[in-house]
Amino acid sequence: MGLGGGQETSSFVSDFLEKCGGYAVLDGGFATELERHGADLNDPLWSAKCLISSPHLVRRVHLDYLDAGANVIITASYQATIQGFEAKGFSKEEAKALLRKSVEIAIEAREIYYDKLQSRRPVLVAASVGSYGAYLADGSEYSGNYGDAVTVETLKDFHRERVKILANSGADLIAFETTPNKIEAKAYAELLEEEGIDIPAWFSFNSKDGINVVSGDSISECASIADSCKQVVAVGINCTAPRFIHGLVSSIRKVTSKPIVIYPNSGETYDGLTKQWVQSSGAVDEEFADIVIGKWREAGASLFGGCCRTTPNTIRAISRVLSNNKSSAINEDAQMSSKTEMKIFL
Ligand code: MET
Ligand SMILES: [Zn+2]
Repeated sequence: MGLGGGQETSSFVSDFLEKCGGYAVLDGGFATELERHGADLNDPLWSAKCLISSPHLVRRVHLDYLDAGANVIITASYQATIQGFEAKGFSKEEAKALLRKSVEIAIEAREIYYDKLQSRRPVLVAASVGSYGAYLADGSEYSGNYGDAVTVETLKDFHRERVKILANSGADLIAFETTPNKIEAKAYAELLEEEGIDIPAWFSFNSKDGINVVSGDSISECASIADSCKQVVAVGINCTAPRFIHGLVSSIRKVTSKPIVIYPNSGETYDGLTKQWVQSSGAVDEEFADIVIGKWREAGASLFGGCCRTTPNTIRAISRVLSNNKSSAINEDAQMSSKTEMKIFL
């Protein structure tokens, strides 16, 4: 879809949200859902490994999220990098083709989904770009600590070619996800500007204290960088425990009027060293969708989904509660069935 036909970047998301009825539903955890389908992602490429070994599974997970009600599906390119594919022995051309393939599969899933339906619910394909730390696969995507040798220039050089390819792949927008620090946000903003990228983007950050992004940089400063970049159409938080979301949305709202995108993880913590998800101490089961419509919407968020360890059930519940809420008060049945389907740790 992109910005063809002279559409202004500034109205891209507001037009989309209007078509969706005011609020949009994103997909849920992608890589962790591939794992639930049996994929072994213990690999530096993580979910991008499936672009090589099992594209049918990538398509399956996209379709599952579309069936669950997603208005935005995010591609399997989170940890797909030219550098990462080259390290596996692929040529540069093959690496670029794999990046394009991540978008092609998502577009194909949307076509399959549309073919099944009478009406065409709005669905955008967001090309995922994970951080430099995600490529390093050493836990720094959750510490944001790249060391002094890594500068904005280093990060721009690292991301440049991938971003250019994804921008010309047919995707509707670029999702810069799990951004752990300020310098990477700055690198993305400069890159979009320098390269004249003409599809919109969202910047999404992760936090482990509800106050700052994971590096300790302030969420306000990070969100302000996103706010100043004209290609950025939404700002938000992903892969962060649900209990931190409300405060972060409030902080973001103070520095930008752009739409806010929220897709927390299940509330468990990822241990980068053991590569395991660990349940947080003192965690309680709660009902995710209630929180979405209650606190987060009031605080100003308008796009909602899930990140790691959330599933199509999470998205089905969010979708049901939001659509009930669009027309009338939340109906009790939806609340009850959401409760039984959700398992989120607060
Ligand atoms: C570590 S966050 C991962 C985000 C990515 N879109 C996924 O769900 O796999
Ligand atoms: Zn995640």
